[in-house]
Amino acid sequence: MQTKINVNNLQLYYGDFHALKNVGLSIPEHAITALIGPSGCGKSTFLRTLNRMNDFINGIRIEGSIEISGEDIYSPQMEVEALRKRVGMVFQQANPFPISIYDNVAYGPRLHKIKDKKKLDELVEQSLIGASLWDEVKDLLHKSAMGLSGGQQQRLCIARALAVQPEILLMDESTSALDPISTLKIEELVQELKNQYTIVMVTHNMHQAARVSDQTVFFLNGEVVEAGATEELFSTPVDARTEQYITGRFG
Ligand SMILES: Nc1ncnc2c1ncn2[C@@H]1O[C@H](COP(=O)(O)OP(=O)(O)OP(=O)(O)O)[C@@H](O)[C@H]1O
Repeated sequence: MQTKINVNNLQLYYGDFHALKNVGLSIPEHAITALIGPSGCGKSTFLRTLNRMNDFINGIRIEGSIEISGEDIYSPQMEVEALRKRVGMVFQQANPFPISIYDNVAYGPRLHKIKDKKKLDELVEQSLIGASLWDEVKDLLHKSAMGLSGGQQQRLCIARALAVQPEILLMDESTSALDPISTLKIEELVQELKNQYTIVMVTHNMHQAARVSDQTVFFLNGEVVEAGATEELFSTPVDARTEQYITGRFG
């Protein structure tokens, strides 16, 4: 598998607090990488470094490098807006805008100056198909997104992310607020999406990581303890702390 994201000696400080320590990782293209670890170990912080969402936080300091397709995303030349278009994000709570389903999906493309109605229609349809939501909403496109169920709203957020045609999709516990059936739907969807996108997901649920991902990264106290093929990490972990965590002995 080709490497999409290369992280080298990454350090992140919130003021004096050293939240990510010497993180080195290689994230493969067209695969699902799951980030696991106990609460507070730095999973979300790390995820947010990949599209520079942490830039908004006061007192933050980042050292080391992150390359996406060989480009250093923290270099002064990097255009952060363009980066966020390439690296989409879906959050824990579905957060549709209180506007129509169509306008939610068209929001990103319009922001990027796509105005042509035919092009927008196409993007909306393709994104909703991509997010496995089209069949359920094709007759409701101009109804409010707030009328959808929680699982549908989360798939709408995925469609919204896909509409700007990203290369990478970051998912921060995107199923943790959903019922088991909606969760399964999103897990199946993510398996399909990896053919086109590189996916990095934070999950609290080890079973989900084992079911869905190709590569798993185990974080503890801001460090990567172990990273490797999911099957191997769960069947023959190398580090005793990984074994303790995946067998439920802490965290
Ligand atoms: N904006 C912030 N300012 C200061 N400290 C922060 C900030 N955000 C996170 N932290 C701290 O950094 C550490 C890592 O937090 P982070 O949210 O990345 O962990 P996590 O593994 O994603 O946890 P969880 O699974 O509970 O979401 C924690 O100690 C947290 O308190």
